[in-house]
Amino acid sequence: MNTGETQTAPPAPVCRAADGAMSIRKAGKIYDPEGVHVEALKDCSLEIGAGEFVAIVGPSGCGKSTLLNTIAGFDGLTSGEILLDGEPLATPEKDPSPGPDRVVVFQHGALFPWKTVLENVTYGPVVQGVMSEEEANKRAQEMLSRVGLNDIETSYPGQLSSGMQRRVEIIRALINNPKVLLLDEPFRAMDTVTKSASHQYLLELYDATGKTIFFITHDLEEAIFLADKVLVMTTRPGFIKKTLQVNLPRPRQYSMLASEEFLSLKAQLVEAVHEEAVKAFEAGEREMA
Ligand SMILES: Nc1ncnc2c1ncn2[C@@H]1O[C@H](COP(=O)(O)OP(=O)(O)OP(=O)(O)O)[C@@H](O)[C@H]1O
Repeated sequence: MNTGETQTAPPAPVCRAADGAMSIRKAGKIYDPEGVHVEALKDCSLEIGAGEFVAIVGPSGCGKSTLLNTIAGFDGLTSGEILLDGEPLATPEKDPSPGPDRVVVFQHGALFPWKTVLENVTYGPVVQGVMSEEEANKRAQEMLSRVGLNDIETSYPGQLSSGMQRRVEIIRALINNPKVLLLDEPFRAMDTVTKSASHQYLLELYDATGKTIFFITHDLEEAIFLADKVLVMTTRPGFIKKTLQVNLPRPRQYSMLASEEFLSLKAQLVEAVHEEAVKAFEAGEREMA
């Protein structure tokens, strides 16, 4: 029956990738450059479901990037293991090896400055022989237009704002169809407006691809707004101290920032991170004394 009222379309279901599940079991990492023993991770365990968006927070120096680097294959573990879809990805016996199934976007841009946006995005799949240049161009154009970047294909990175550059990098990562997207504080240095636009584009891409996302941040509101699960790491040596499940529906809306659920999660997160920050500060004071 047509009541004459405006009907709101139900939110689009979020597809989740069928792969990209990770098990991190008692992961340990000791850096020992020239005999300086730094225990960055100790017995760090967590489970990430296929297609889950996980944010990780914790005091500076607690081991967040170390964990990301071991997942990415940039560095090895000294104990424990990391499995990707049940297959060993990192163990103390295994040489670290990056792969196209895990792609990383950092805070500081890593686009080739001498290549256009289109050339940057298509470089990976073309060089790896995964797509022809024509296929890669078509796919890149579709993906760029999804994040409002359809008219900058021939621009160079230096001509783009930081927000646009980060969007291009995320598209460049996703065109490789990875199992896991690893993001190390990608929006850290951005102003509030650019940051909120970047959240919107990332969420749109997540809702469209359902890729597993591992997202490091210091911004607690950002963590809750984006993720399905927020993990709090202890001060070094880092392990997971607390897991907060975020049950806000998707697609996420900015109005949710004022919801009871959001505010309650934020209060819990602030308390957990504050405790660890105080410990990190005190440990620093002891080291200085
Ligand atoms: N290559 C390295 N050699 C020696 N120590 C290292 C190395 N990389 C990191 N560390 C140390 O390991 C600890 C964890 O560093 P990591 O960068 O993982 O922390 P983080 O939580 O990502 O910090 P931040 O939030 O400040 O980026 C720190 O004490 C750091 O100084």
